[in-house]
Amino acid sequence: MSTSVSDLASLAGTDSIFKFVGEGAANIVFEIIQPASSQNDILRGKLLRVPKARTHALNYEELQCYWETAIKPLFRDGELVEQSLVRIGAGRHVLSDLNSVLAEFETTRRRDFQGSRVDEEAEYGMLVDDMRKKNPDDTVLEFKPKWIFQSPNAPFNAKRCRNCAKATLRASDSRRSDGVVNGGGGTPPPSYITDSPVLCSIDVLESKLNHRARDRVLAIITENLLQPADPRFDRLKAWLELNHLLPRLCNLQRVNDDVFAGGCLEADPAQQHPKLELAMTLRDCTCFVRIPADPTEEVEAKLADLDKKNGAAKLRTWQALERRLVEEGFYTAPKPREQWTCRLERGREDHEE
Ligand SMILES: O=P(O)(O)O[C@@H]1[C@@H](OP(=O)(O)O)[C@H](OP(=O)(O)O)[C@H](O)[C@H](OP(=O)(O)O)[C@H]1OP(=O)(O)O
Ligand SMILES: Nc1ncnc2c1ncn2[C@@H]1O[C@H](COP(=O)(O)OP(=O)(O)OP(=O)(O)O)[C@@H](O)[C@H]1O
Repeated sequence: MSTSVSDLASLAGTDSIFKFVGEGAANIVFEIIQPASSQNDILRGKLLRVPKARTHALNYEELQCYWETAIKPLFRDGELVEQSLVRIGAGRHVLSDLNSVLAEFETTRRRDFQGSRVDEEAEYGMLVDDMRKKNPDDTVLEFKPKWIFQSPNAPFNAKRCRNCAKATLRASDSRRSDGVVNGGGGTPPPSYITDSPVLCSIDVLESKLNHRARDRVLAIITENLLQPADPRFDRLKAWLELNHLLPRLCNLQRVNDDVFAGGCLEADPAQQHPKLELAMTLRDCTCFVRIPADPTEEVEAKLADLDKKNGAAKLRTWQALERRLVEEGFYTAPKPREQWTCRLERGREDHEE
């Protein structure tokens, strides 16, 4: 692990302000806005990422060590959002300030994240490259290139990739709980996700060569916000066609699972499974794509959130989910009310290119 660790204790007594940027299940990201009079260079172009309290995630020292030794060597320079540890615990004032910021806009947070707080016992945070817009006219996209390579546990006659199968399962569960709450009738709640388009792995995999697959990926990652007439649309299209990052990630997701041992379903919970942990880490990252407003500047794409998975704590959950996908037929059986069909189910109809 890198030896010199910076310290946010220097922010004490300055008029620095923390601004909420985003959150996931295990981490929260803030911008530190420093007064012009006391700018700290280590924070330039960086955001502060901190752990949430009471998650099953590993501590930041372990995450950073893993990222440096197991993840970084798998990628080329510039393909990852850089991250470094920063000491944050001293005096605890930073952490309690962050929690005050969260408390201020509790109701606007994602419903299942409300009430979660920054871990006030944390000793370290991370400084990560700020992947937001550099200029107001830049466009930044964020998506999770999950399971680009099919699950090794999917049956040979699967009609859905892991992403489409999982989305179908979620929709089915949501419908079932809607049935319990509303007696099966009424307007679906806003969280009801049936029929929402899914980033289908097969489309991602084929978006380099196949224009229809590419168009579907574009529609999803831009959330239909970029129109084909927009010059940024073409630049993104060219990136999808030419990038090496997603194919590299796909290959890493493929080669790092215990494929020959039968994926997570065959893993013994009494043993350690470093390869499976690596594969699951690579399957749950975020891709940021920044399209600069200036057409002479290149599209920049980087992967973030490559945190080591806690296999010991999560293996049974992974297995339970995979078992449901297989045994309840989410990979294989068409569900009548789903509008969204996986590329596997539709077949390779658009292989004409
Ligand atoms: O199980 P999945 O495929 O739903 O992935 C989980 C993610 O759900 P998603 O489908 O991306 O919305 C989930 O994302 P959200 O919190 O739902 O945004 C987490 O990334 C979770 O990882 P961890 O528990 O924080 O280590 C992810 O769990 P892992 O399976 O990667 O451990
Ligand atoms: N480097 C970055 N630049 C800009 N925004 C970021 C950056 N890192 C994270 N974010 C924002 O913060 C959100 C949460 O961050 P992060 O992915 O680290 O949380 P997480 O708990 O690891 O998520 P997950 O539940 O998906 O594992 C992201 O979805 C994104 O909107």
